[in-house]
Amino acid sequence: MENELHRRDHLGVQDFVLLEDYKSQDAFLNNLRKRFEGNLIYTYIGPVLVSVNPYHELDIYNQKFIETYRNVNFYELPPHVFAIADASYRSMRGENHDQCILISGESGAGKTEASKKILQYIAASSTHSEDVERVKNRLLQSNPILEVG
Ligand SMILES: Nc1ncnc2c1ncn2[C@@H]1O[C@H](COP(=O)(O)OP(=O)(O)OP(=O)(O)O)[C@@H](O)[C@H]1O
Repeated sequence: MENELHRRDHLGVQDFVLLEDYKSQDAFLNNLRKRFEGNLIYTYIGPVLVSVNPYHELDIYNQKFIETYRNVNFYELPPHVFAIADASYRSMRGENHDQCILISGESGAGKTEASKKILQYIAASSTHSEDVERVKNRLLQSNPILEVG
């Protein structure tokens, strides 16, 4: 799966900091467009994830993807919202400290969907004690509230 992902993610650069002309807005937009046209909606700027709303379903949020991104270092796989969720989840467990993922963008950009993917990832990755199940169900049930937010 890892190799398949790397093969699939071959358009432009996966991290804007790798752009030769990294100060140019045109170069930034060209990279974003090139990747988007190949259904590669995610690109990093260092530890920040840039996401473009595809406005159609992509088969990149299934169980296989969740397992591939689990416990893998941020930069070892192509950019994905699961990588952000995983890094945050591991920091929370490792440091025993609350974590925050800031999602920003204009209306319709895909913020709610992104937060749902993060909840989906965390729910699938957490262990199965009674307490965890209870919190997990609460988190998943918060989706309708996010929708009206
Ligand atoms: N990753 C994605 N894959 C497929 N479709 C998406 C994705 N992200 C967003 N969309 C589509 O775009 C629509 C709008 O996205 P979303 O509701 O997440 O935007 P938003 O940024 O939360 O908007 P608002 O600020 O107005 O609440 C979704 O209903 C969905 O159809």
